[in-house]
Amino acid sequence: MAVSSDSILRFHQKIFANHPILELENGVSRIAVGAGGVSCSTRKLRSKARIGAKAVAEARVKGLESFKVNLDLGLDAVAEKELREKGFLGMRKTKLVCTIGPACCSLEDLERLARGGMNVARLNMCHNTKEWHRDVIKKIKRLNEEKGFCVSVMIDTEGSQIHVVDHGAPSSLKAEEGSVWVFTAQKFEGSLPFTIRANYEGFSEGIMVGDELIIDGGMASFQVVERMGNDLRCKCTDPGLLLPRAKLSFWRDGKLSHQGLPTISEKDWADIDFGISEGVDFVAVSFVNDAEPIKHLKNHISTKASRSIRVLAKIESLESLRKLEEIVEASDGIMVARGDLGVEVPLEQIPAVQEEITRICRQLNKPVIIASQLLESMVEYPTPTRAEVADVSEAVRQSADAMMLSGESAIGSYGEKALSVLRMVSNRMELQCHEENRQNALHQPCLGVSLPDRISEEICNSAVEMANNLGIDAIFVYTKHGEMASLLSRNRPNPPIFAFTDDNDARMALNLQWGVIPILVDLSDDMESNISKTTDLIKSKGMMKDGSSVLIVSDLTPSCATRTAFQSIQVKTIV
Ligand SMILES: Nc1ncnc2c1ncn2[C@@H]1O[C@H](COP(=O)(O)OP(=O)(O)O)[C@@H](O)[C@H]1O
Ligand SMILES: C=C(OP(=O)(O)O)C(=O)O
Ligand SMILES: [K+]
Ligand SMILES: [Mg+2]
Repeated sequence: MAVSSDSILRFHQKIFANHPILELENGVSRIAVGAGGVSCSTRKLRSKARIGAKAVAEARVKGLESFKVNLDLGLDAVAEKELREKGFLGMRKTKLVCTIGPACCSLEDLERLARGGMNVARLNMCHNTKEWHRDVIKKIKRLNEEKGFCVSVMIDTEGSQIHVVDHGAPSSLKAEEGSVWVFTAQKFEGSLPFTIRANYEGFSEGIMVGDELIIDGGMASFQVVERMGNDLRCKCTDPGLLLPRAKLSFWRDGKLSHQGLPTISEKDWADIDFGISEGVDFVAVSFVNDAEPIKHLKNHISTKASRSIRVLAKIESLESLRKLEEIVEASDGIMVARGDLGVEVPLEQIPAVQEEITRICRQLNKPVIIASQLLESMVEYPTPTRAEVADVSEAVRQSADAMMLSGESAIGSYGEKALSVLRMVSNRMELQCHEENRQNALHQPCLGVSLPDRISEEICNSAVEMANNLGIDAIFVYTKHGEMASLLSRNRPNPPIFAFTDDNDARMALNLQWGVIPILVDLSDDMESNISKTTDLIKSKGMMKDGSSVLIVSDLTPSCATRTAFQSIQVKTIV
């Protein structure tokens, strides 16, 4: 559904009067959309219900005009708009990551996603050319500069995965039970019937007759019936679809047979150096099995890059679950990559695994992204399934730092709408958690070892407890590298955390942290002047009402020796 500026939207949805589950907001208007078509479970019936039901809501949709650039404050345009419209306590806490692909790569598309709340744009280096990725990165930086957005850029490595590069058809192919196919790494002209080309020369190394070949984690299965040099002849044992870039995994006696491929391949190193030179903010590493590649990459970045780039580890293998704590400790954040994780871990275990990873990240104070298939049906359809909404709600309830769209934004027709579903479901569940005051129940174990670190941590823990107990409107924190902001975020406070920093890298990294609104400002050693300057600015923009209460945490360290003296908590009522 294309929503143009100032158009009238008509929602053909059956409303179950008092049970709105989604609120789509566009500009000033609010449209409550009910649980339409609950009784229609199949996709066909759902779309029929959509067409047949009566129009129940109309709204005037406001476009970009209401966005003002507010570069002098260093607060991004989306946060500013949200603050004006919803007040401090209505600001969204869960961050949103969108995978950029052909369906959303024009400047206008990217602007719509930024306006819709995209905090981080993800580029999956598996796909497309460097030129294409460079162009997208440039567009995002341009939007940030010219339109006052604050969207960070993440590249995601391909890793040494084996996938189909050519299966002879433009879209999907059906493999019938008993049909025999040849898997090869040889290049060939045109297309050969029942022949599938894999991307990696050594794909069949160590594979034996009798091994099982699983496509895309279970879309279809084959058994290896013959080796012909490096090619494999395989018989389909479980029929299903072969997508154009389907992933291949080989299994023997219930275990993966392919091991020993490097986590960061030659191509990945080249992509990472490309990311460094293009000034990305995050590198997400695929198929991390232990802390070693993360440490290696962080070393590489610190010697090669002139600025700080955060390294995220993707948890998507059985092995990574065994080494989870060391991986979380070594990295700057985690992605629960449920797509590939579901290939190695039985599907029924994925929800518990997700919850456990999220818990450990919270304990160790690292941001965590829940990724893959959150709103998968929206790749094709304009409304999510009820089950998808439940999955998204659960990620928010677990207070994950961020949620990610993959195909929904990269190739789907409803990317912007999928983003609005994430936004609205987040708002709703966050409000519920807030009302139940659930955050208070989650006391976290102590992290710090040195006395100054323990002091910072205790200050942040106490600050959040105070803010919640006093019903404070907003927390302001003055932070150099973002550490204090993240320690506050770890406590999942009710009010939003405005993190003032003069370090742009810290600002872009904080974009991934729950409840933190990073703001770039010039800071001085004089804390009182920082506080009055920033509160005056926010007030003068009309974003803070008289009587608003702000809890202020400061941690600027002009000299290490006197560090603790500069840490403080103050409560201010704005007059
Ligand atoms: N940069 C891109 N160019 C073309 N297609 C892309 C790009 N990024 C993502 N896609 C498409 O979107 C789908 C979902 O993205 P993602 O989940 O990142 O990849 P994958 O399915 O390969 O793990 C991909 O399968 C691919 O078809
Ligand atoms: C996010 C994931 O990784 P990719 O899309 O790169 O396969 C995943 O496997 O869920
Ligand atoms: K990837
Ligand atoms: Mg993956």
